[in-house]
Amino acid sequence: MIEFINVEKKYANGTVALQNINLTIEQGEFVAVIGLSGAGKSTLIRCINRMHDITGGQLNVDNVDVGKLRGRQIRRFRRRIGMIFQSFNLVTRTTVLKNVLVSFVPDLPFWRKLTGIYNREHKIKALEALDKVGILDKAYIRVDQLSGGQQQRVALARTLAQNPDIILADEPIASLDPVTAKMVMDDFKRINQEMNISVIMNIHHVEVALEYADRIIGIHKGAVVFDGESAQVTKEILDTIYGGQVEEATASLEESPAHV
Ligand SMILES: Nc1ncnc2c1ncn2[C@@H]1O[C@H](COP(=O)(O)OP(=O)(O)OP(=O)(O)O)[C@@H](O)[C@H]1O
Repeated sequence: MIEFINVEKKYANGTVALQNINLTIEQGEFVAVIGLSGAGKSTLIRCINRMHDITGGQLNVDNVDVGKLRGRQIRRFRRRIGMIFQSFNLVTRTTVLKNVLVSFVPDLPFWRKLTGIYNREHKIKALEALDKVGILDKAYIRVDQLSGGQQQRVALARTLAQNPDIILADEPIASLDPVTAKMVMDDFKRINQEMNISVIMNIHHVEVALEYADRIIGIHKGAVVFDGESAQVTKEILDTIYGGQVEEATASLEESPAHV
């Protein structure tokens, strides 16, 4: 369970990106965070795994005060939280399998870190993760030979291999064409439902958010202005979240250019 209690995030330059955030996200939820550019969506997601430190209030994950974690505790805590980015963050000049195996590096003894030698158990886990996202047959292909959608699936497999409780996804489909985006969203949904992994996703495509997420959190100028089931979201609610610029936000996936 993730709990935001009066959370505030003020950046060093004085920008208040989040204010008065109070949220509880139960294990296994699929949550989409929506709002205008600059609303605070990325900041909200990145506070959960301490990529950003909050400056007020408290953030708990499974009753642990995340702000109190130090050094090795943070690294151990982050092992339970997968992170998916718009830009995939893969090493493109090596194989798919090696990219997934990277997720085991923190578990390796020092000499194995240096030599990059993984044991059989790690390889089996990595191959299983690739199978879960339907790209087992690509295990020995170099990443730069894959499409964007396949690369995002490699990133998803790398995250799954670390056996997370939570996956944070920051604009995971922003660089993908509509058909590929749907396939990747199907992967997220399947992983969420079959493995009970919480998915918290920052997403620009409102229609996709409403179709896939069970719960929508709408952010406007750093504050939560809507929190409810996707089915409850009306045009008026979208107007509130997007400050009247809802047409721009709901422009169909087909029309929106893939910004790679
Ligand atoms: N490192 C930073 N230093 C200072 N201000 C920042 C920093 N990162 C973000 N901000 C500011 O905090 C606010 C929220 O930014 P954030 O990236 O969380 O918004 P967002 O809703 O994810 O936007 P987008 O959809 O464009 O990614 C914005 O005003 C942004 O300019």
